[in-house]
Amino acid sequence: MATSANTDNSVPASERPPIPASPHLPLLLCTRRTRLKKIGQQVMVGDRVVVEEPDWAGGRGAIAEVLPRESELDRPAIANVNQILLVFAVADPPLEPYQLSRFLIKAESTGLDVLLCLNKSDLISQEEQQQISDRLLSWGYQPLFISVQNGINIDQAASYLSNKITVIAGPSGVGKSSLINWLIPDANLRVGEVSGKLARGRHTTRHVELFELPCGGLLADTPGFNQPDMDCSPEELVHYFPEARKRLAVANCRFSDCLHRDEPECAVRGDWERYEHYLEFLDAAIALQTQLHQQAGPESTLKLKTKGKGQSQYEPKLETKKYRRVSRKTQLQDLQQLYQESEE
Ligand SMILES: Nc1nc2c(ncn2[C@@H]2O[C@H](COP(=O)(O)OP(=O)(O)OP(=O)(O)O)[C@@H](O)[C@H]2O)c(=O)[nH]1
Ligand SMILES: [Zn+2]
Repeated sequence: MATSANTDNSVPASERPPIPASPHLPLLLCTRRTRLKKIGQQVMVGDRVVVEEPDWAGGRGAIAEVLPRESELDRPAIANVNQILLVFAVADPPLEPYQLSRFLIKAESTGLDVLLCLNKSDLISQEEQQQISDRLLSWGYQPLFISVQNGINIDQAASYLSNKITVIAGPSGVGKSSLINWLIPDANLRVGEVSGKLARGRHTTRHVELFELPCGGLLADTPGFNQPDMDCSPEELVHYFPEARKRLAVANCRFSDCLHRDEPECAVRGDWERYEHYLEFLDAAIALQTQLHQQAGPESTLKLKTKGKGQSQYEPKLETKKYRRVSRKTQLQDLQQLYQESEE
């Protein structure tokens, strides 16, 4: 995690331990200054923070300030992410268009840049790659064909990630772990980890982990992202399809609240491959909305949360009991556990 450290001027320069050369600063186990707690300032994985009086030798520090976030992902809870890297395989497991579409829409709904790597390209011919490429171009994506096993285009994939914070996602078995191991041969370069216990809070994300890339940048492996659910509102869905965005950039629907199904003079409806996917996801989004309206009231377990860029998303309401402020004793136990883990 990027950490900026203030120099402790109360100690003479000669007695201060040297600040290790960047980028591989050692980990510091940090507490949050009381002032931050009072104003309810949370610290997320990926946050850039000011650490006061770092004790490099003892590996301790206190976070005095959280710098403004460029972005904030909910699931996984990571700040300052720049992009989502979707990894799929062209074969074994086979590339399922509907599943890919689902992941793409979930990724688009974050408002971040979306990269698409298609792994196991060693298993199909150049002609087959071209067919897939043409098809995905019509969806608005330019995939990078890679083979972790044969080292094809991995350097190019790595170059996309340098000096950025990237979240990697994709279905099981496509080669995400293989890719991460290739990109980060030294597993000790792991830079940020939050255990399940400490990561409790607003969501069910069990584990958030940031790896430091040798080329600069951080990579988050995110089991939490790997079963995307359609939790956007019906009105927003269309904006997560590049093909539809393209159409809406040059024409308007007759009705401003058009859901692009059977309304007259709709600019979106038409002969594009994923329009069928759009209709299916729209049904799911409408069903969810209806369910929420029926449950509306104090018993509802979901609420619509507005995020940046005019987007919104359903999320579980905080269960007051479960998420009640933890006691000092529990906090101390959690800290001790984190400390043990960071030493392991
Ligand atoms: N043919 C081929 N096989 C690959 C390639 N990359 C990975 N594999 C194989 O694909 C299988 C799954 O790879 P993993 O890296 O475990 O996939 P994953 O996406 O991390 O899977 P989960 O941990 O289930 O999410 C392994 O048997 C790898 O050896 C590749 O480029 N070509
Ligand atoms: Zn329309």
